[in-house]
Amino acid sequence: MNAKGIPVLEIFGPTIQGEGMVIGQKTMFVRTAGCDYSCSWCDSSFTWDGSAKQDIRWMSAREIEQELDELGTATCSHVTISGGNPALIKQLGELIEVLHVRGIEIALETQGSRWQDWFMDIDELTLSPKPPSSTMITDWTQLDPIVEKLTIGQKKFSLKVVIFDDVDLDYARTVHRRYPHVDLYLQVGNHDVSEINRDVLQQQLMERYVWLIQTVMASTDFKKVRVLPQLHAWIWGNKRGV
Ligand SMILES: C[S@@+](CC[C@H](N)C(=O)[O-])C[C@H]1O[C@@H](n2cnc3c(N)ncnc32)[C@H](O)[C@@H]1O
Ligand SMILES: Nc1nc2[nH]cc(C(=O)O)c2c(=O)[nH]1
Ligand code: SF4
Ligand SMILES: [Mg+2]
Repeated sequence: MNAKGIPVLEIFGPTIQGEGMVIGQKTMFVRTAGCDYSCSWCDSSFTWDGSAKQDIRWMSAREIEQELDELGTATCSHVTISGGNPALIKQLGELIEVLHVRGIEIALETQGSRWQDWFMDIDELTLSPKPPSSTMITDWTQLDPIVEKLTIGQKKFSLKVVIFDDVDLDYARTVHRRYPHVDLYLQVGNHDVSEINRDVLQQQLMERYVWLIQTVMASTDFKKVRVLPQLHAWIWGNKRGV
């Protein structure tokens, strides 16, 4: 293993998985530092913009396991790894191994810009390619082989596209057309990641969710998709560690 270990910014939970294919799942989170993207609306920009640099802890798989034990492996058997982009970190393979030996299931969130061989060991992998509103450009030469390998390996994985506007929906159409066999989740974008009033945020998110539902229901391109909010943002607002 890399002598420096795994760069960790947050370990929290148990809480509910607020997004995507296992929404509602009781889980704990490990959030790694560092991202190869810089999405305009990133709700976890502290993982890559330098603002939490002093909080990064370089931890071994065993140290992370121990902290998860202190938090709740007695009451929770599921861990979600997010970031930043955890797919930048080769040494996460060891953590995945350590947790699996304990019978703990593992989900992972990544944008699909990089492959790691340990993707094949993830129980629920979410690929979240980024729409135009993020200002990021999808490198299909990276995403295509990732989807192909996961498909051939018969892994449980999904695509999740965050939607802010009609242009993002067009992008999601392209994704759906390119990978029609993969479960697609459309997720309401949170425009205001600095709003501190939960009720104000909830109202805005609800309006955007209604717009997204209505638009998708009327669309002939999205016959079999799931439309979801970020449940944790509804419940706790823009709060860290929930
Ligand atoms: C913070 S990212 C970390 C994992 C990885 N970098 C990625 O983007 O998939 C986790 C999830 O939050 C989503 N997300 C980030 N900012 C958001 C926002 N403002 N509104 C809705 N979803 C957001 C991302 O699209 C991704 O699906
Ligand atoms: N409860 C909860 N659910 C989540 N699903 C994805 C998250 C993330 O930031 O990756 C997240 C998060 O930060 N909290
Ligand atoms: S890829 Fe994920 S962590 Fe990176 S900037 Fe975009 S939303 Fe944030
Ligand atoms: Mg989040």
